[in-house]
Amino acid sequence: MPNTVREAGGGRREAQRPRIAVAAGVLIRASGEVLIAQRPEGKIAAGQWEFPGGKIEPGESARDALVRELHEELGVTVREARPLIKVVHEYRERTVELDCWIGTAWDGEPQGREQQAFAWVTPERIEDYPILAADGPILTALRLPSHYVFTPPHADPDALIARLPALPRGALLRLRLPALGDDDYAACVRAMLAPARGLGLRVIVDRTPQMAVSLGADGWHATAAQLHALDARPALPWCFASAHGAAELDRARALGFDAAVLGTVRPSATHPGGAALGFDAAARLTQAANLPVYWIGGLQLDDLRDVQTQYAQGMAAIRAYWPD
Ligand SMILES: Nc1nc2c([nH]c(=O)n2[C@@H]2O[C@H](COP(=O)(O)OP(=O)(O)OP(=O)(O)O)[C@@H](O)[C@H]2O)c(=O)[nH]1
Ligand SMILES: [Mg+2]
Repeated sequence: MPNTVREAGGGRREAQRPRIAVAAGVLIRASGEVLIAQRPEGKIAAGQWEFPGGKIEPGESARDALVRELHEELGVTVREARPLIKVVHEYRERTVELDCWIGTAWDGEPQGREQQAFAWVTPERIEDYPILAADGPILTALRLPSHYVFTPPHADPDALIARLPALPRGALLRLRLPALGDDDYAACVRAMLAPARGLGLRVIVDRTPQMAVSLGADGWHATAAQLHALDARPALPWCFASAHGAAELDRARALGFDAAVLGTVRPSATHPGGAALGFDAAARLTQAANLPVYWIGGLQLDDLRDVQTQYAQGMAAIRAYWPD
């Protein structure tokens, strides 16, 4: 069915746009390449690239729609999949709600059953293909790891360097170290960059974006207060922000931050007895955020699977990554 609406007087009110619920699947190979497909002639946005999938039928779950669509479009049967991210995007003619999953195991070799072209590409190279405008947060999610490691507040920098090999490969590493003066903090960042990068870790700096830029860090982490005070996203490869609720998640997205860290999900040793969001509220906020969201607060490594089932990007923590 064509997704067009009749328009009165040139403007298109949001209420007039049809909302389309879509399940999209990112099949990922062990090598890290993902499958993208070109939309065939005759469909809306023909010629553009996308993750295979299609409209969720009334009464159908997103996962069932995903399995059905990938079978119809590619001839594969998805066996293992987990939620990745939900994205709402307003095109001129329609509002699309993408329920995006990542598929890690499937039966059959993908074939273009609708005569569509497809390609296996690394997430870093997807922009070589004109991909649908709604998919930006999906690409960010695919380029980010599941683990965001925060340093303990009073850690000794040399001791931290010695323990880097025990961290999950590819993790983000936020250097907090609030007890250090700026010069000592900068020295610690400089000492950390090469060993961390050698292990595939990305070094994320606190304090100011200027400091992160001048130290050549991989990114900057904003506190919620800094987030409110900013008027533009700093020019760094990665920008993250702490968020406690919907207003801060909205702000992070509006500024073009890559991801937010939402908490406190459970009471933790850092915030004992503090008001915790709980999993249900954290899940609601995450699924409406339109950007990748890490959860923080009282989480252990074996919570990761449950956290990701709620569409979180992954977890952030101190103690879970630096056991005594
Ligand atoms: N599958 C898929 N759809 C996407 C992505 N991003 C995005 O904006 N969309 C939009 O979501 C909608 C998906 O609808 P579709 O045309 O694929 O639906 P379908 O497979 O059921 O097709 P049909 O209704 O022609 O049989 C389109 O409006 C498309 O532009 C994406 O990455 N994958
Ligand atoms: Mg489709």
